Amino acid sequence: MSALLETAGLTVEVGGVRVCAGLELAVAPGQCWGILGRNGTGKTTLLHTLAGLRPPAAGRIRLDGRALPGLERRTVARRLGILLQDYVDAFPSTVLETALTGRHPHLGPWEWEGPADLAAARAALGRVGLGAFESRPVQTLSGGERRRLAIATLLTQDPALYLLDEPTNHLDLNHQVSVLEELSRTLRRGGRAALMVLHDPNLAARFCDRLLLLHGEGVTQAGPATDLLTAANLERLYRHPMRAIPTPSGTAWLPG
Ligand SMILES: Nc1ncnc2c1ncn2[C@@H]1O[C@H](COP(=O)(O)OP(=O)(O)OP(=O)(O)O)[C@@H](O)[C@H]1O
Repeated sequence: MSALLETAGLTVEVGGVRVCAGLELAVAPGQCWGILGRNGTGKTTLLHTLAGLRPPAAGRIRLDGRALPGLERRTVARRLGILLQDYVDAFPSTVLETALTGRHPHLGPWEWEGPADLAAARAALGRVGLGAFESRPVQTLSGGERRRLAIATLLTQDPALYLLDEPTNHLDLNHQVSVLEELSRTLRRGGRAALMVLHDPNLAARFCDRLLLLHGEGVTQAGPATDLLTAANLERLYRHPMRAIPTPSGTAWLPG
């Protein structure tokens, strides 16, 4: 199956930090990629580059086989959605109005949201446990509720490619798992893929079938999660000893 997103010879740099060098990545429908690395190795910068929000230092990015820089942003937004690390709400709006903004790439220039858009937004809010919150002003939400609203907005957008910057930020354990399960269910509906920045190798082991490890200074490893999730790789990645604990559902990783 052809890739949704491909990079060829991709080099990304920011403020003197080399994030990756000559990266060759092919993200196929159905795949869930985890991006792991220490603070400051450039995970957010890489995600923004893959979304076309900043230019790479070198190399090419193709979305649906077409060069990303040449595509109209509306076309990109119909196929690619990004969950940013943090949100600042400049204008007062309700939870439902915020979720509905996910439909904007799918509407014509003078078109208003219709019943199908409303239904999509309400369904997405229900999927993240915010079904009863639709009239609430966003400014009154807790950090975890705001995070789930951002994820509901992305589910409402319903892109083919999900770029997720620390989707579990602000979420309690229950919601970390339930939100990642919702995203996995979405990927299983077909034609969709995700790349998500995570700080927990256990969540990566549970939800990602592919990993991209950013070791710093442009050094990366990419491949099947089962191959890359080893104590040696994680210790190199985090510069910290790791303990592998066998459990009935697989290996659990603890800092040593
Ligand atoms: N505009 C900028 N100017 C200079 N340096 C920058 C700029 N933006 C980011 N950086 C630096 O580039 C590096 C990569 O930043 P980035 O936010 O991509 O890292 P990250 O891996 O996502 O980090 P974290 O895990 O802490 O979220 C950091 O050292 C950061 O301080």
